Parts: sequence; structure tokens; C-alpha cells
Amino acid sequence: MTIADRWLLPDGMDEVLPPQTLRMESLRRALLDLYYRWGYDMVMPPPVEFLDSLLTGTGTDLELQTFKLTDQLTGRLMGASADVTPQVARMDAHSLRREGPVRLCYCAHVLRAQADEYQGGRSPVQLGLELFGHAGLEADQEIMQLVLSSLDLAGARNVHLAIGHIGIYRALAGEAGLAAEAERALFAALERKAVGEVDAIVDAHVQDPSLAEMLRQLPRLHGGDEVLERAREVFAGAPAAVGEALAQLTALRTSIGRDSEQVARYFDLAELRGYEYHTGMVFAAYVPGYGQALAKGGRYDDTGRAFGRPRPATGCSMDLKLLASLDEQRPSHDGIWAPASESEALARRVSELRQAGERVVQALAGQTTGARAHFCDRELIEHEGRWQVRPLED
Ligand SMILES: N[C@@H](Cc1c[nH]c[nH+]1)C(=O)O
Repeated sequence: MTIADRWLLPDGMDEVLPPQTLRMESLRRALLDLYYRWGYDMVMPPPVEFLDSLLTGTGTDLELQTFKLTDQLTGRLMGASADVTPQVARMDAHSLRREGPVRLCYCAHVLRAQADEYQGGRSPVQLGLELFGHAGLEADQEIMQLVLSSLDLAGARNVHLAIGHIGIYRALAGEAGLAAEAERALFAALERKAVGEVDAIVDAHVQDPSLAEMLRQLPRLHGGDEVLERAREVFAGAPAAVGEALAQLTALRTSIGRDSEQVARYFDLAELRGYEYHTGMVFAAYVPGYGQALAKGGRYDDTGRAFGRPRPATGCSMDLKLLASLDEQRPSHDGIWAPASESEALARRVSELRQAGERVVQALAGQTTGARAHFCDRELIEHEGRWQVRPLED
């Protein structure tokens, strides 16, 4: 076995090195400070839990994504967290039990048994926000506003927001009264945007011609703002929940336009992605050149039911590793280089500068690498008996 073989990391499990670590950390602080200013309290979920509580109320996608291990203390099966959102929903429903709206944020390593289809790693750092206890659109709008501010802070430009609403499909499929198997097949075909398959399943299983037509149209309703107008015509005879979903999307369209003119909106009414816990509006944010979504989120009411307290909920999550890779131009290091010296005056000056927030790297005795190797752009030089900071000379 060669050294390289011993160091081979499993697929999708990556280490993060300087200067990328510094970018990640400064972005993490900036984002958590932003959420703090909006009243989001930070929580830290455990990295592993008993499998049954970890996966309660979530769907099969999340189960497939979860690494399993056995607890040597109890012999019970445990899972490594693959998505922090259901854990935070449990904290709200079970551990905190606060009244009224509760705003929580987090930043935690998660593990995924399978890599994202667009080359996402299997060890992302999930950073996110969850707002519980408010069913109104204002809560979704607040999350959306914070997502856009977060992407802006990370240096994302040309953001495309893809927006859907799970409630439309749910209401239509519910009205059609499909058998479980046909419903699963329809859901899967819609998720894959397999229009021909959707047509075939609907033709075989939905008798009511107007309902069948609405289901056939669902995967065809995607595009810019005009999709909502088209949808209103297509779904004129649909159950009331469909009209409510469209009204929510229309209100969201207006508020996104008000908050950010730079964002391109894209509506996709057959967008059913996610871990099957979403119940209403869902969204994903993209930028050109990245196949993976930079932020994903939506409404997932009642996830807390399994823990004794159904609550309205909405939120979003991002991968800090991915976000921090957006702005590689950002200067990641600066600092002041101090020579190796036992001078007390120098020690005092170094200490003052550090207290003032400067990064000061002091050479160790006998060190042969210099200021640039340690990412410094300035140096301390003794001039006329005083230690002064000077730009590095070329
Ligand atoms: N955790 C979800 C996104 C989300 C957060 N809150 C609500 N939805 C995901 O990763 O897809």
C-alpha cells in the first residue's frame, strides 16, 4: 500500500484546507450574525441519533441518504444526520415547546450516504434557518428575504430562483383518489419530468376528464411569471387548495420582485423535490456554472406531529462549503509579519496590534520561510527606535 492509497478519501468526503477554510469560517460568522440580527436563535443538533426518531415524519429519500451505525451501548440502530431540518423541527416541537413564532438557525456537518446527483459532496456543512409557529405567507417571505441576503453576502450573482408548490399536486392527486401504487408512479414520473409517462398514468387511472387534463398539464407549467397566469386558466375548476396555492405564489412573486430586482424567477408547478416532508411552497436557488442548488427550502407544516406538537414550519438550508466556493476572488488572508526577536518593545507592539484585530504572525527562531509564505501583506520594521507597520516590499 502506497502513502497515496492510505490517504485515499472516500468519494465525496473531502477535507477543506486554507485558504478555503478561512473563507468558510468568515462567511459562517457573517451569516450567523445576520440571522442573529433577525432574531434567529442558534441550535446544535446531535450528529447521530436513534434511527427511528431521526427519520420520523420524513420520507424514503432521507432514509436512503442516511448512514447507519450500531450503538455499542444499547445495540440499537443509529443514523448520522443527513438533513438538520427534521432535527430542528423536533427541537421546536419537543425540546423547546415555546409559544408563538420560533426562529432557529444552525450550522452543522451532515453526512450523506449518496452524493447529490450534481456532484455534491457527501459531507456538506448544512447552514440554515427554520421558522415555526406561523402559517402565513409573511413567514415564507421572511425566509426568502434571508435566503437572498445570504446569497448576496456569499457573493452569488445572477441568482435564479425556481419556485413550486407541493399543495397543487397534493390537491389534484387527492381529488383523483388514486390507488397508492398509481400515485407513487405519478409522483415519480412528475419528479423526473417524464411528460409522456405522466400522460400514460393519467390516461390509465383518472376517469374525470377535466381532472385528467389538469394533471397532464402540471409538468407543462414551468417558466417565467406568465406561468402563474396560465395556471389560473388551467386550474379554473380545480379544488380550492389549488387556487390558494396559486395566490400564495403570486404574492411571493410580488415580494421577491420588491426585495430583489436582480433575481430571475422561474416557476415550476410540478416541482416535487425534497424529502417528502414539504407541504406547500418549495424553492431552490441556482447560479450559472453550478449544477447544484445553492439554497433549498420551503414550507413543511406539521412535521412536529410525531413529537406531539404539529406546528406550521418554513425554512431553508444551504451548503456552506458550496457557498464559500462562490467568491474565490475574495482576499482570504492578510496580516503583519513580525521578525523573530526577544525585544520587549516588539512583543508589546505585536500584542497591541492583535488586540486591535490584526493578524500578526511572528517568525520562530531559525525559521527560513518568510512573510509571503505566511500570507502576510505587511511587516513590522524597527525604525528610529519604534516598531512600525510597513507594506511588504517587492
Ligand atoms: N432541509 C431541506 C430544505 C429545508 C429547510 N427547511 C425547509 N426545507 C433540504 O435540504 O432540502
